[in-house]
Amino acid sequence: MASSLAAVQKQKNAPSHHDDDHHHDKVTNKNLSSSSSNKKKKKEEEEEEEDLVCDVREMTITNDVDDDDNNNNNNNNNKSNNPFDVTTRSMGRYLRGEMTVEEFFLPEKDRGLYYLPHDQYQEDDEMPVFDLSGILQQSVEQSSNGVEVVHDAAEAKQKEAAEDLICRMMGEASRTWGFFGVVNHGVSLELIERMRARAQRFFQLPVHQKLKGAPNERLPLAYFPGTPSFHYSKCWNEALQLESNPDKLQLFCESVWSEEHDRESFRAALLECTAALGELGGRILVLLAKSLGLDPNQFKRHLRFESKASLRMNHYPPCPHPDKIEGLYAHSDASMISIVHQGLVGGLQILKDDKWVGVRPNPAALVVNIGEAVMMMSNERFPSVMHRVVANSHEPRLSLAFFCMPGDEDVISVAEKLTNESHPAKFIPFSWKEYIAHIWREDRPGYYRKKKGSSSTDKEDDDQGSSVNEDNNHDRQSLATTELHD
Ligand SMILES: O=C(O)CCC(=O)C(=O)O
Ligand SMILES: [Fe+2]
Repeated sequence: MASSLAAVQKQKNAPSHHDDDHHHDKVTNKNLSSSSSNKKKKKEEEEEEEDLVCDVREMTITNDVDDDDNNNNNNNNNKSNNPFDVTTRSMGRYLRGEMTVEEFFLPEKDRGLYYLPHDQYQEDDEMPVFDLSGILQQSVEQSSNGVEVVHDAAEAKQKEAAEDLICRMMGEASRTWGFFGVVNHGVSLELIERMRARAQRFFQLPVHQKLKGAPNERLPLAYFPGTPSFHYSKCWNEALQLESNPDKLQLFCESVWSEEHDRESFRAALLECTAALGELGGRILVLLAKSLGLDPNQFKRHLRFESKASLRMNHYPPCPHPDKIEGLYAHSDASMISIVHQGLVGGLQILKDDKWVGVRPNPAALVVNIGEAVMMMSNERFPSVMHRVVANSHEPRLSLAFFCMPGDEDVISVAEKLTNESHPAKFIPFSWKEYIAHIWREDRPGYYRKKKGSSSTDKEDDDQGSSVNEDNNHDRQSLATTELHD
């Protein structure tokens, strides 16, 4: 157990892979300005190389993969600090024959109990799943000013009672699990399937074509041929993460597909899907705020789903050694909440009471988890819980993860109502832009945490000139541990 937990502790301080994409954005602005013509030439050469890679790959693992790991300490083949230089990513290097499967292996000390097969569940301790049909009744309409109209008093009462119950249960699940499932959630299953089919079609493209949709300055979230940089993790994953911003989406589609038909079908599915998930996200944020006795809009008012929210499509090809290679490393999400569709293939696991618990796949369900922003706004009543994905050796896995994000300019602060003299605010207010800009900082939430018995934070100490040194990092590591196990 000790060694398995050591691995978990270590990974708690990792940036969320999702945020790391923002990290790419930041660093690239510095790095991209130079040598663009050399790069173009290099890129053309690499494209030819990628074509070759594709053939080799098809003989070995049936689907197109690439991965990243540009901070990789263990593999010194890394040549670039440019996070948009996707050629340094581990899966890509593997496909080019520059890296062996064995080099993806987790160190022996981090295995053992740490590994739980993707299809094992704990019957006596499963994540709670709620049926939302009672609160999304057909007879509830939107009036012209957007206010819900319920037809008769009895129905209204029934709906209110259903909502109260769901609200309490969601609050309880968020406190104890940081996760819950929802069914009859109002997001069309046909739409989810259509989105999955479009994503699958993208992942089946040849490597060089997918790379046309790699991130750049104008499109910081795009195709990541592997997981984000993370020096000790080489995950068996590639991902396409896109913001629900129509202009950026257009740019992505134009880069990848030449046919208008292909662009349009992908674009339409993504916009419809993010709108539907954004709407559901808003409803859930209202329920979560109510469950804490807060103004129903306390969390939802930060939701910018029409511009900032993003959908991450994760692809995990069959993995030859799922016990030795991570599908997706343990992380927490830098979102308000995340909404995940894992499809038919299991693999999502939640850290609960120091144990990994598998989430049973249910294609009709969506999995919701508390992100770091709500964790902090709730003064940690709701934890943002570590989770990971375990790949498997026989079938590919595709998941959709929708991140409900605050706006860049939004100030995130602990809800005042949740504080008093004996329960002071645990975090200082900060802007989301700042949070994302420092996304690589170890233990993000801990950085804004007030120190025990003092009104200052690591951040405030920093601002007064004491740099974030090794010792401070240790402080934050232990705080992170308390965060999750209190
Ligand atoms: O693949 C999954 O089921 C979960 C992915 C995830 O946790 C994420 O993208 O943040
Ligand atoms: Fe996640």
